[in-house]
Amino acid sequence: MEIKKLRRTMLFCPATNPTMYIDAQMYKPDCLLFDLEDAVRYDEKDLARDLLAEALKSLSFGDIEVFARINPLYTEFGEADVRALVPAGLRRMRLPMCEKVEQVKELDALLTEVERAYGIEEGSCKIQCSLETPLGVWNALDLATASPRVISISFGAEDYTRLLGVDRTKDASELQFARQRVVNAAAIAKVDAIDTVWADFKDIDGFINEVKYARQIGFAGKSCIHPSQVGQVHDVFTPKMEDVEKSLVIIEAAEKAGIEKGGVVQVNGKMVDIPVIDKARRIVGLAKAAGLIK
Ligand SMILES: CC(C)(COP(=O)(O)OP(=O)(O)OC[C@H]1O[C@@H](n2cnc3c(N)ncnc32)[C@H](O)[C@@H]1OP(=O)(O)O)[C@@H](O)C(=O)NCCC(=O)NCCSC(=O)C[C@@](O)(CC(=O)O)C(=O)O
Ligand SMILES: [Mg+2]
Repeated sequence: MEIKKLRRTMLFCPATNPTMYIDAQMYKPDCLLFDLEDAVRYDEKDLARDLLAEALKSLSFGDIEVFARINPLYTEFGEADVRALVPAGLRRMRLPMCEKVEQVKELDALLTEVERAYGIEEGSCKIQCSLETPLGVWNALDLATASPRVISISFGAEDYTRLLGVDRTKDASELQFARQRVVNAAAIAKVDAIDTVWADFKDIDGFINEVKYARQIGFAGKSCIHPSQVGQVHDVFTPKMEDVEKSLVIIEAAEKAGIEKGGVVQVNGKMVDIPVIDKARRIVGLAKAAGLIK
């Protein structure tokens, strides 16, 4: 199975801080996520947008997939963000506080207009819906399938717990429903699900527990707020060599037995059938995308 793009890490960088976001490339996240929304003061929104537009025009980010978290279109800044950043080169945007299909369609239509005006390939600008309200989480599947531009959905626990009127706790039981709804919707829509940020970046054990849990239940990656989190997330989301080797053995055995389309064999005392073969292929695909094997 070919994994086209790893999104294990999305490192948030406030777009008002050029030094920080030039340096951010050194930490080699899979994705950089320049923030124009909550990390930017209200009176610096225009400045942040201008700085980011200049950076997009003048800097190269190599293999890193560049996203911007624009302001919602219902604010006075959202449309201006799109109109300035797409011509400057932005092709990926996170839409915060995303709750209704109409909001995705509104952004879709604006992107089409801007793409046409600037001769940019139609449909090349992609959307990540940020589900961080009870309604957004509830509508996860509708949002994930609202437009062919949607490539990913992300979960935002800080706003979600604020709106639920609860504390965000380390055992995270208050997030269980939302997380499972988000990963289930992403699996149906065949898009990536990205888990929420962990603000207490000095609590490494707590963070790693949460990252392991996110991977276990089906997230493809995690939003990060501090560079120290990038390597920690990559460690968890990159398959272990031992698992890659086991997967290669399974694939080889399946090919030898001719059971890729049905049938069953045993490998090292365990049953191997189509779901097991598919899972093995996914692990090998992830290992290849991460450069672990050729
Ligand atoms: C927390 C802090 C101020 C700490 O900085 P400090 O500088 O005090 O930390 P230090 O440890 O001293 O940094 C050591 C060195 O790393 C550099 N450095 C630090 N962070 C870096 C970085 N991110 N990128 C590149 N470089 C970085 C720094 O410049 C220094 O470089 P140098 O001086 O050269 O040594 C900083 O990290 C930061 O601003 N983070 C991003 C915050 C942000 O974007 N929040 C919004 C997104 S969440 C949200 O909105 C909730 C959500 O919406 C989420 C959702 O929906 O998903 C929801 O509802 O849940
Ligand atoms: Mg938020």
